[in-house]
Amino acid sequence: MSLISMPERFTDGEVDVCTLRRRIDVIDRDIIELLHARRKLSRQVQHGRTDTGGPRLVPAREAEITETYRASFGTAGNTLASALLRICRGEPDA
Ligand SMILES: C=C(O[C@@H]1C=C(C(=O)O)C=C[C@H]1O)C(=O)O
Repeated sequence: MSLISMPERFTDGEVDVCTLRRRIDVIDRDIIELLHARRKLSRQVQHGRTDTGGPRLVPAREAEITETYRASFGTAGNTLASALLRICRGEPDA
């Protein structure tokens, strides 16, 4: 069955899809909130370093973080870490 023809009220065991989607939406909002918190902390570290004459970014630390995500999610984890780090670096379109 294609996604387009899938009925909106199908159930997965006892729970209907609307309930599951509400839970997914809550998790997505939590993830976004955590990302804002992460970006704030990351910028504090970056500004602390540049204020004392250091580099804003530390590639070795970013590689560690990327590896953490890769270990959980494979190549999609690399992509996820890359997007996460772009957001936290405060790059123009992030
Ligand atoms: C926050 C830091 O600064 C930068 C941002 C990072 C991050 O968002 O995780 C990681 C490394 C640095 O490029 C840090 O060094 O920990």
